[in-house]
Amino acid sequence: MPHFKHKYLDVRRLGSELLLAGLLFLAVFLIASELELADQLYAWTRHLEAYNLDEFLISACLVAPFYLILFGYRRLVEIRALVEEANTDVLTGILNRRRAMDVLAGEVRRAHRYRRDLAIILFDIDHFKDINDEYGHPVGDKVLRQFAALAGRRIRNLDLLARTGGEEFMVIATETSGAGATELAERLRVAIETTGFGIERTVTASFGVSQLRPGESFAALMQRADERLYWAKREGRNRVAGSTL
Ligand SMILES: Nc1nc2c(ncn2[C@@H]2O[C@H](COP(=O)(O)OP(=O)(O)OP(=O)(O)O)[C@@H](O)[C@H]2O)c(=O)[nH]1
Repeated sequence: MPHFKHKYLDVRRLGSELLLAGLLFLAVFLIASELELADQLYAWTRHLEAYNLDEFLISACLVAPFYLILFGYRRLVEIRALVEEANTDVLTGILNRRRAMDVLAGEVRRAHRYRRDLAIILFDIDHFKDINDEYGHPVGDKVLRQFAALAGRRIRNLDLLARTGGEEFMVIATETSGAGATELAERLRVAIETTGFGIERTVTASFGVSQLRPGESFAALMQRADERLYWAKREGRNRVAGSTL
């Protein structure tokens, strides 16, 4: 049987839950039949008519399925909120590293399977420690939030932005070549350099870009972008180490 697994709906799991419910129902049904529970219940309730026991039982039977549906729906909403929370970076509201790695692993598989371009950009705010030291942590946090919002506005809808570390971010650029991602990185670099972040100093960032090679693993793709990012840092920061390097 094909195993259809949606983000929130696992069909195999649902099947096993239904099977369990069915078996439980069968067991209770057989016991109830054997003990003639309906007759016994009827005989018992005849003694208690003054207490509206029939109505009580009928109401309970009517309410139970609706309540179960409501209960299930509320759990589903809660689970969705928890999944969302587990995937989101609290400070900036963009995807966190955990989710970004999941998405990237999936995109790498897809790119290999359909022979599509895939590139990533790793970027890191320059001398961020100095910003924290000079203006304090709350201002540093504000810069990080503004930085994430700025980058988010500059990428395509289909690209994905994540915060992968303290002051390190990543763009997963699907259907994009290394040259295209290098151009995007350069545009981001200029946008950051020319944006005021509400502090005296100019905020800049360094970038490392890599394009997926045939048969390459997700880890190798990340490592190449990381090495290029550190090359950009070593060479003086506020620069892009493109994927042709
Ligand atoms: N305000 C704030 N600071 C953070 C957060 N996460 C990490 N940092 C700070 O980011 C700074 C990173 O410093 P470094 O790794 O030395 O890097 P850098 O100063 O940016 O220097 P280069 O990357 O080499 O240009 C540290 O001071 C961390 O405390 C955060 O969520 N909020």
